[in-house]
Amino acid sequence: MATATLSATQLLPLSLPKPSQKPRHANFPFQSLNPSPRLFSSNGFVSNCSPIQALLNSTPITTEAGSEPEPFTLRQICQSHVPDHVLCRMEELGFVVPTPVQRQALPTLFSGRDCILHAQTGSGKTLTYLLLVFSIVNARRSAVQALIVVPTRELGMQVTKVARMLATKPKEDELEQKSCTVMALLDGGMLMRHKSWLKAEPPTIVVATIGSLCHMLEKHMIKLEAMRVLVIDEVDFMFSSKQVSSLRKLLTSYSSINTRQTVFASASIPQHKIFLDKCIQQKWTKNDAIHVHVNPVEPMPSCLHHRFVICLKNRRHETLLSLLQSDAPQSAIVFVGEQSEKSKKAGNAPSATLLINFLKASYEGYSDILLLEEDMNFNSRAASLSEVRQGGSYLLVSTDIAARGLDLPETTHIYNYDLPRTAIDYLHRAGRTGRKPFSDKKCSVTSIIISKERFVLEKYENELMFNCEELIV
Ligand SMILES: Nc1ncnc2c1ncn2[C@@H]1O[C@H](COP(=O)(O)OP(=O)(O)OP(=O)(O)O)[C@@H](O)[C@H]1O
Repeated sequence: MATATLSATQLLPLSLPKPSQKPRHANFPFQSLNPSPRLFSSNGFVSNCSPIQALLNSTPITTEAGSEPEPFTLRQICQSHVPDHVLCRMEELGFVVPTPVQRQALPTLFSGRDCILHAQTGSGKTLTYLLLVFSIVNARRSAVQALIVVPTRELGMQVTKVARMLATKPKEDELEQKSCTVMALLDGGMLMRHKSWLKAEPPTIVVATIGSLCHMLEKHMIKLEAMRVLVIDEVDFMFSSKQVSSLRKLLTSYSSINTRQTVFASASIPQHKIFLDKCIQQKWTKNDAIHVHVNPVEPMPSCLHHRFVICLKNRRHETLLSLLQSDAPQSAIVFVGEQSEKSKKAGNAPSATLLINFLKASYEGYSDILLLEEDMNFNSRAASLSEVRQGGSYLLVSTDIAARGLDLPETTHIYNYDLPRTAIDYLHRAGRTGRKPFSDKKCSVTSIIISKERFVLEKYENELMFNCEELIV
């Protein structure tokens, strides 16, 4: 069976360098295994969209004699694939220079290969797969042609927003040709309204949680026969969730690899070689599926400063308060563990609620301290997030519901009020900061632990290859 991976993970020694020992060839796998994309044409760089693009286009590209120039803007990588109005919107939104995952994966994706996109949190995987989607769908065709499956309603709303922003056409262009429509088919959404929409005119792109999607499939309200691209975001999380059987059904029964291109994305894909083999064996992907692994020796962004504080179990509230007072972060997320069933049954208040009450009473750094947790209804969840997105300054207290995929780029500080359960959970929580791809501004991740938990944190340090500094508060 021919499997391929754009990574050198399996060649690495067991004791991998920690980020402080800067890897000598962080991008080596890409350079060696993925030949430079050759998407240039003699008139290929002409754009009339944005001043920044015009400036970049006018910059002469110096290359060694005889060699082809490396594309250095997203437009150059995408222009023979993605419609011009999408590229213009992309540039208006500030996406001009490709991030490493975009530079590395887009040529492979445009070549039609199924792909496992494996790159750090905040590295720009969403734009990567959306550009593929826009390169494939045809707005004139009235059928669902792209499906993006996400684990939570919150992430779904975020992806839908970016897709809609990219799809928007100037009014005068819309008269000539309509834009792609994007439907958010998410848990807690108004499925009745969606049913009428699907009946009247199917959207081009659907962003869905697996529960809502399967409901629509079972009721024969949505048809996937015309689907040409399927993206499963946060794939490792999806495969470890309760909905795995529905996901398998989607990959094999509701659609076929022969008619679609399949993309799996995540910042963490444990045992990725086995996963890739399984994808091929199970016919979730075609035989030549590829694993694009960006910067495998550094699983977390290098701009993160990891710290920990040891305190007594009954002093966590006060310890967090002292940290907030000394850091005075503009925008921060405090992660708390989910309440156990036992504690719920005993009628205890969730620790997130107790913490919020404490902070509201004793910390004056924020006008709004917001809560996000599973047990809140969807409207309150949406209200918390929209407040966070609007305000320049926020303190969000959340369970792991905010740990996957959520993009709040202004967040500079993460606090683990409770230690995450696994190294992967640590990686995703930490990845809610350091989300500005071209900024190396330091952001911090601070874990509040009791002395017994130090060895757990050490285990995460080894697994994820980072160093944690002890703080004395
Ligand atoms: N080419 C680009 N130039 C500038 N900013 C970008 C570019 N691509 C993406 N971004 C920004 O980077 C941030 C992170 O992108 P995105 O949400 O896609 O990360 P991700 O890789 O999906 O992370 P996660 O694994 O945490 O979900 C977003 O705020 C996005 O707008």
